[in-house]
Amino acid sequence: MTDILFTLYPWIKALHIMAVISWMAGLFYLPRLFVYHVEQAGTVDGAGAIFEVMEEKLLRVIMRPAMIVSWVCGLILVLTPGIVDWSWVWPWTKGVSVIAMTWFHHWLALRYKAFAAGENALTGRQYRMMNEVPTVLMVIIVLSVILKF
Ligand code: HEM
Repeated sequence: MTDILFTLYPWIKALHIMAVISWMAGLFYLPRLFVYHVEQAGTVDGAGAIFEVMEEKLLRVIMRPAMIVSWVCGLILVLTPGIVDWSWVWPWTKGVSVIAMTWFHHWLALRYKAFAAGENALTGRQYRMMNEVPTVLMVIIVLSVILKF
C-alpha cells in the first residue's frame, strides 16, 4: 500500500491542484454572480431565472465535483507516508482553512437555495464582503503548503 501511495504521489498531487483550481474558480465567481443577481435581476425581464441557471450549473457541475476531488486527493496525500508531519504548524493552519473553505462552499449553496425560493435576504454589499473570505483562506493555505512552517 505504501509503495502504491509513493508511486502515485506526483499524480495525486497534480490532480489535487487541478481540482483545487476549479473549486476556487467557483468559490470566487459565485458570490460575484450573487452580487449581480441582487443588483441587476430586477432591471431586465427573465434575468433572475438566467442567473439561477448559471448559479445552479456552477455549483452542481463544477464546484461540487471539484470540492470532492480536492478532498479525496488531499486526504490520500495526508495518508502518504512522510508527507504530513503533524508536529509542524502548517498542516493545522491548512486543515482549519480547508474546513473553513468547505463551510463557505456550503454557505454559498444555502444562499443559492434562498435565491431559488425567492427568499434572498442579503445585499450586494454583503455578498461583496463575503467574497473576501475565500481570498483570505487561499492566502493562508498557499503559504502553509509552500512555506511549511
Ligand atoms: C480539501 C481539503 C484539502 C486537503 C485534505 C489537502 C491536503 C494536501 C496535502 C496533504 C498536500 C501535500 C503537501 C506536500 O506534498 O507537501 C497538499 C498539497 C497542496 N495543496 Fe492541498 N489540501 C486540501 C485543499 C487545498 C486547497 C483548497 C488548496 C488551495 C487553495 C490547496 C492547495 C495545495 C497546493 C498548492 C499543494 C501543493 C504544495 C506543494 O507541493 O508544495 N489544497 N494538499
